[in-house]
Amino acid sequence: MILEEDLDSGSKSNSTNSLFSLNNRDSYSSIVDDYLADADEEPTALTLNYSNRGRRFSAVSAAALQQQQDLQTNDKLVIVLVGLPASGKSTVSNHLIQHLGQDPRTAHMRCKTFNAGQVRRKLSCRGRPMMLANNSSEDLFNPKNSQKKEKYARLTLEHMFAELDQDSCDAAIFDATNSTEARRAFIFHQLRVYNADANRSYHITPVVLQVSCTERAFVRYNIHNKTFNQDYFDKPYEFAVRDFAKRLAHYHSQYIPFTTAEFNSHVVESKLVSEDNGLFWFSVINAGYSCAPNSAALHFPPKATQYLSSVIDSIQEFVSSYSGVHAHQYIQDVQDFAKGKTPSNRTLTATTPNNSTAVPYAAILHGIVNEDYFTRLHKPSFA
Ligand SMILES: Nc1ncnc2c1ncn2[C@@H]1O[C@H](COP(=O)(O)OP(=O)(O)O)[C@@H](O)[C@H]1O
Ligand SMILES: O=P(O)(O)OC[C@H]1O[C@@](CO)(OP(=O)(O)O)[C@@H](O)[C@@H]1O
Repeated sequence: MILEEDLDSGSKSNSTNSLFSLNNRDSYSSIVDDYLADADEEPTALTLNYSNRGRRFSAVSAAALQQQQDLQTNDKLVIVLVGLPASGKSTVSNHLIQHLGQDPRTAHMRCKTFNAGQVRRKLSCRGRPMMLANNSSEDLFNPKNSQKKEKYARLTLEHMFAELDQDSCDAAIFDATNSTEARRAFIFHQLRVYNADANRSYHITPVVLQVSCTERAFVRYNIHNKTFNQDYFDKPYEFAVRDFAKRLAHYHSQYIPFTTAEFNSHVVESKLVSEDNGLFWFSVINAGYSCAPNSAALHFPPKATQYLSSVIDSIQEFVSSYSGVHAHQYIQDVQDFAKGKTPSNRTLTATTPNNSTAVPYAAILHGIVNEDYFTRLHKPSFA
């Protein structure tokens, strides 16, 4: 069993050195094995249809055969999610995995999600209730206490690189907010270090998938659903909403969205310090309902394979068809929720801490995540 303190010795690094002890897997494995040991209620690495997705060599079509041959190249992908909590990152990336699984060009890919929140829950809560923040040093989400949160993210990243290096997956999704430029610089640096290492068997191409949600009805609905995750299993609904709203405000105060300027600077840096790794960027805004100029960019590496081009094409199709495929049901759910309907496995109401009378969820939520909350969210001092 490892203790939280063990993490302190496990991730001494900054954006200029190499974080990952891939050459020293023993120390890494003990930590990861420990948190994977009791992962049943909330898997730390999500694999959809994994058992059906090994590299199948019974080709059913010329396209599939071509893909299998191309797989003999050493391409792997890391999809770096970027976005505020409750913007829909996990949901959209699960949809992406489904899409890749259904596209004949990419159906053979083994995709895995590496979620920093799940690692945090395993290591910091260890089955105990999460401490509510209340400005204490326990508040991981207050930027002044961000060190611990960074360690969970780095540990998750380390796990992800090890799994890629061991050929356990072809595309890894790094599911964290990755909401600061410093964090993203760190991830891209680690990718360059990996790719530049002659002992590595694979070449990893980075893809940024930025997911944002500005529509207030969507944000409220998403926050409502977040209050049913493991962080709040023992908390009254109102407490959970207040805590999550505070978390979101902390993130807002430091969030720097990914932009064309940042994209270009990583491309330039990659060319300067190592072989050009390529870089791709896609965005899903308000479940695909909104578009923004300069919210995507493609930079193919000079030696891009047909396989890489097919995967990028498939992701591009996924993003452009997102609202058509997924948004209808989502909007329906948001509207039902606003009218007081919730899925049948949940009650319509919550009991507030100071009052045993049942109150509709939407009423509690609207009382906290109100118009004033949204207005203050955009003021840096609010948290
Ligand atoms: N595109 C979407 N389609 C359907 N539901 C969504 C979508 N985006 C968000 N949600 C809802 O909001 C909740 C929070 O989204 P989630 O994907 O966990 O956000 P994040 O990973 O950014 O924290 C989900 O559980 C889901 O109920
Ligand atoms: O380290 P960053 O990039 O903030 O991302 C990880 C954090 O994102 C969150 C945001 O709420 O993920 P999750 O929604 O999966 O629970 C936190 O739980 C988690 O600790």
